[in-house]
Order: sequence, then structure tokens, then C-alpha cells
Amino acid sequence: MNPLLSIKNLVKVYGKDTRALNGITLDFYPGEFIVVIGPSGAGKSTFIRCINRLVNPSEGKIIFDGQHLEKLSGRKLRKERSKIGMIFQHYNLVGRTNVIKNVLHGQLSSTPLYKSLLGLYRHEDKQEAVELLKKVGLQDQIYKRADELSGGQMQRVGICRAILQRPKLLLADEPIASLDPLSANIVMQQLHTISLEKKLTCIVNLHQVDYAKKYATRIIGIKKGAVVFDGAPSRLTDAMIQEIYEGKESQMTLQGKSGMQLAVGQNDE
Ligand SMILES: Nc1ncnc2c1ncn2[C@@H]1O[C@H](COP(=O)(O)OP(=O)(O)OP(=O)(O)O)[C@@H](O)[C@H]1O
Repeated sequence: MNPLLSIKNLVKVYGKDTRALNGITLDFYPGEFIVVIGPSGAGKSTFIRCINRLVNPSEGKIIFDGQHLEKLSGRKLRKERSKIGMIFQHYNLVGRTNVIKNVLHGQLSSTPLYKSLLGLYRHEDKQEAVELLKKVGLQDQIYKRADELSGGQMQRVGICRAILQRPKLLLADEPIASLDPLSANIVMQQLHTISLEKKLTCIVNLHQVDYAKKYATRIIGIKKGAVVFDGAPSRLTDAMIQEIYEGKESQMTLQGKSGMQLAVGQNDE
């Protein structure tokens, strides 16, 4: 099987000498649900954001669906980017706009500007938006303003928006970091279920090792901008987790009572 995404020797240097990514080479295959873990400052967000060029890499290649994304700009970049859905930690919804319009924003790249300004969305897009919102249990919130929702509900809207874009690849940058454990559990479950149903390739940054083990088909551990683990969840031993989070064991609970309270704490390096 050909990879959907090939990353070759990806380097990102911020400013003069903050080397956030130190030469990452990875292939991602269709249908994988990949969770990226690592301590705070390891480079997880930078890695995810380089893939869709929200952050421009300093060196390396990003070959997605046969296109060298690192070489693209303008309209060509926007076209390729429209095949990559993104879910953000802080949701990035338009607060004063209602839920369904926020979801329909996922289709903006393929909707003519005048139509989106007039709110003239395609019937099939509206139908699918409603279906998606039902799937995540938000059928009663469709016409509510986004800023009236809870964090967990907002993130579920964020998932629907990304899915309505009909992406080949879904990126999620700490999608549950701002949520309480119960909402986090619901969001992860729904993200996983929808990705499976739509046969999407999904790359998710998480601080919670337990969720990584529960949902990932493959876990990638990043430390100081380099890959230090790449394998099946069953291969991620406690010793390996300690190695990845070296010196931060005290902030990490490996087995919480509720089975979902296993956050790896952030530090302020
Ligand atoms: N815009 C930026 N300008 C300068 N340095 C940055 C910028 N963004 C990130 N960095 C630095 O790059 C390194 C990697 O940061 P990044 O946010 O990618 O890590 P992370 O693993 O996602 O961390 P966290 O889990 O805390 O979000 C850190 O040293 C960080 O301070």
C-alpha cells in the first residue's frame, strides 16, 4: 500500500536557534489512527502544523496524496489543504454564528464566495451537516450560537466541520486538552468512531497516554523534536513511556481510577 503522507527529514527552526523538529521521517498509511505523544515542548504541535503548512518547515519534504506540499503556495496549496481537515484545541468556531453554519464552513473552499456570503449552501451539504450533528448528539443545538455551547459541544462541532470538508487526512492538535474528563472521553470516542466510519487517516496530538493506548492503531513518541517511539500501542511499555517523558514521571498517572484520568501533565520547560 502506498502511504497517503510521507514526511522526509522534516526540520523546523523557530527564530535563530529553537530547533523544534530535528529531522522527522515518517510514512502514514490510509486508515491509520495515529496518536502523537511527548512532553510539553517536544514539537508535537509544530509537527502537526507543518503537515498542512500552518507552520512552514525549514527543511524537508511533505508528500501528501502525491503532491509535494512544501513546494506549494497560493491556490494550489489551498486546494491540497482542503483535503486535510483540522481540529484545534480551542475549537476555532465563529462564536456569534450558529452551529450548522459553523459546520458548513467546512465546505467553504468548494463553495463560491457569493454563495457562502448569502448563506446559500448546497442542499446535500446541509443534509450531511445535520446528519453529522445528529451523530455527535447535537441535533437539538443546530440553530444555537456556537458561543453558547459547552467546550465539549464546541469540539464536537469542530469535528463535524472538519468531516464536512470531506478530507482524506484529519489532523487534531490536542483536541481534548481544554476539556473535562467526561467531555474529553466523549470527544475522543466520537472522533475515533467517525474516522473509522469514513475510513479517514487521522493524526492526533495528545497529552493523555491512556487515550493513545485506547484508540491509536499506531503511537508515535516525540522527544526534543525527534521520533523516539513508533509502534503499536501494545509495544508502548511503561518503561518506554518513562523514557519519552524522561524526568516528568511525577506528572504522569498511568492508571487512573476512572480509567480515563490518565493525563500527562504539562511542564514549563
Ligand atoms: N511560534 C513559535 N515561535 C518560537 N518558538 C516556538 C513557536 N512555537 C513553538 N515554539 C517552540 O518550539 C518547541 C516545540 O513547541 P511545540 O508547541 O511544537 O511543542 P508541543 O510538543 O506541541 O508542546 P505542548 O504539548 O506544550 O503544546 C518549543 O521549544 C516551543 O517553545
